[in-house]
Amino acid sequence: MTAIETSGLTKTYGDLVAVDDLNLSVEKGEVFGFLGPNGAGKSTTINMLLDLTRPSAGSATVLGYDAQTEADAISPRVGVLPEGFDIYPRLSGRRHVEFAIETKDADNDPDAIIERVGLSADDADRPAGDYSKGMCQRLATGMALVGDPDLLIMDEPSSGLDPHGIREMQDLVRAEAERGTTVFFSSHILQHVEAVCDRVGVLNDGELVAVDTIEGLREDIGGGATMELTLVEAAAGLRETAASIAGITDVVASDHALECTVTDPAAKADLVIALDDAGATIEDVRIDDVSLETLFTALTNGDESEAATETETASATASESGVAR
Ligand SMILES: Nc1ncnc2c1ncn2[C@@H]1O[C@H](COP(=O)(O)OP(=O)(O)OP(=O)(O)O)[C@@H](O)[C@H]1O
Repeated sequence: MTAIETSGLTKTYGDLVAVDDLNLSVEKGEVFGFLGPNGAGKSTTINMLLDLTRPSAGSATVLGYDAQTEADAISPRVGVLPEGFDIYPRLSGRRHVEFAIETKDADNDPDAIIERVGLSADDADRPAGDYSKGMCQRLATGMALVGDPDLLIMDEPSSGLDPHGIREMQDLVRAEAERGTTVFFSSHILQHVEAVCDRVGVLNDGELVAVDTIEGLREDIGGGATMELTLVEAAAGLRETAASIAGITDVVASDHALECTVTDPAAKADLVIALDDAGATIEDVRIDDVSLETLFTALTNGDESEAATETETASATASESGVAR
């Protein structure tokens, strides 16, 4: 069963097409990254899945239910980490979690949830109005986990988190996926998505421009990787050996270094084996994949320098459709 399925899902605001004919399929148990630059239409899509915004055209199912006509059947089974979570400043963190438990008629232990999202028992007793941004994000994550949802929808989950918090968030997403939860994870930060997602969909100007694994996207944009090998021997004598391997292109030999462009990931091991068979002694190997900034830029026609100035970066994955050109 698919956890999320959209068919021609479209949202317009006047002349602006925020989401344009979106056909997306997310499998049950998958961690799916939904990527795109600011204004791409990610939140609008999520809002339509949650029936917070009505589509202008098309339809969506969530956990097998129609997102608009059967929203009541969906909400108890979905945990949502919204973008810009509003707290009740005077209520403690624990009370927020208790409130979520009561609302969902769930039987979770609030303290276990609080511990799971990395808030201390003391913090849980403080008014949430005194929380830092990252603490608010942890609290919101805890509230999303209430009821052990089948689908976790997270809009920019790393927002406000420090590097330690980001790692904890990634561990939590993986643990949820192992439990069988489908995670739909929106972000414009490629690195975070790459760390946890099975596949990614990339949205640009409301259109889905790619669905694949990040590795698949790298291959599709033809970027390949660069592999640099340092040899004991002079590299020139081994250039032909390297160039003869399928999936290796553009071999440059200088002194004791061979620099090769790798278009097929399997060629990396083939290259090492072939050089070894040819009697070469490899001292060091360095592999540079296509940077995530380059990937994101290629997919969204963005400005690479702009992408690189993001504190972190974005990424994308997905299935059979690959990169749409
Ligand atoms: N209520 C609204 N009225 C008019 N335009 C809207 C409304 N909501 C969203 N939009 C527009 O729809 C487009 C998509 O916005 P959306 O918030 O979905 O993008 P996003 O990908 O989530 O961006 P971000 O990464 O910045 O959160 C934007 O151009 C936005 O200005």
